[in-house]
Amino acid sequence: MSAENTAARPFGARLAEAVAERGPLCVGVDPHPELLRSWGLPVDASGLERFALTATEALAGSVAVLKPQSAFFETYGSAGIAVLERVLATTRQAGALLLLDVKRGDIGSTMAAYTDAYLADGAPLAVDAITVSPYLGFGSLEPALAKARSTGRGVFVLARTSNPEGHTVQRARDSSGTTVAQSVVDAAARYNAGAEPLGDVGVVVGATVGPGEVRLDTFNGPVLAPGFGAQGATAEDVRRVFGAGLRGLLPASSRDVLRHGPSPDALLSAARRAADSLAAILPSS
Ligand SMILES: O=c1ccn([C@@H]2O[C@H](COP(=O)(O)O)[C@@H](O)[C@H]2O)c(=O)[nH]1
Repeated sequence: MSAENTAARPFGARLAEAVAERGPLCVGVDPHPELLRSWGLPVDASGLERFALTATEALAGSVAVLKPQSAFFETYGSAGIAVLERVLATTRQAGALLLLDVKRGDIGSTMAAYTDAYLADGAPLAVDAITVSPYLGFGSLEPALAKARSTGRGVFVLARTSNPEGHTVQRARDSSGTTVAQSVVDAAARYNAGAEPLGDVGVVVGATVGPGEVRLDTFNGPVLAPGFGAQGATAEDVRRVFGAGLRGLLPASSRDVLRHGPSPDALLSAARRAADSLAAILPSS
């Protein structure tokens, strides 16, 4: 499952396998300063390292996907990026897939450089998948989509985000009445056409959004659903928004698991409770 050695197997296939083995819960590693303080750690690079490695060591052997939030590592400059590299190495060894939440998006030529940073074999920050923003135009993501496909990696395109500020842009409609969010999902679906069991191009749709806002019934890629836990969405909400049988659904929770640290056992128990609440309500997961 290592992000260093993925060339032969498509991301969608590796993800489907990981979820079948470990369940759909994706846990985020978000070293918020408040969480560092609540764990009794200093808010500096040494505290970041203790926090991030404790969480990773506790969780990466159990969850299908671990999602470090790049922003909280970048805060500490090169020392923070060095910690992120250790998180990536530790996660690979423990067998979870790595989704780096980094929300990149730029003109095509710069997007190609981001692609080399995160989706190229041998790059220091190579991961299994990244989050990307389509708001410079879906076509500007082409370098990332092409590299992901050729190296067995994935991308998750922001479609309908979990935050309330996303409504105005993402629910805007074009002349045919299609929302921006739906047009992102439809563009991603075209890249996944014919892929089995899942394509490599995922979308991000928050677990906090209204049911039916985005049609996913014919979408055959992974769907990252942040907002489960600290942002208020429950397992019941996940079912209400996505239904019980959506293939490739990855409900994601960060703070609601991490607040149980620093005990590794308590972190693992919190992740298991979250996973059990989903399993009770999404029987096919
Ligand atoms: O629509 C989105 C896209 C990404 N996120 C990210 O997910 C986590 C959520 O953390 P919680 O502590 O579970 O609220 C965070 O890294 C966000 O940047 C999102 O929330 N919504």
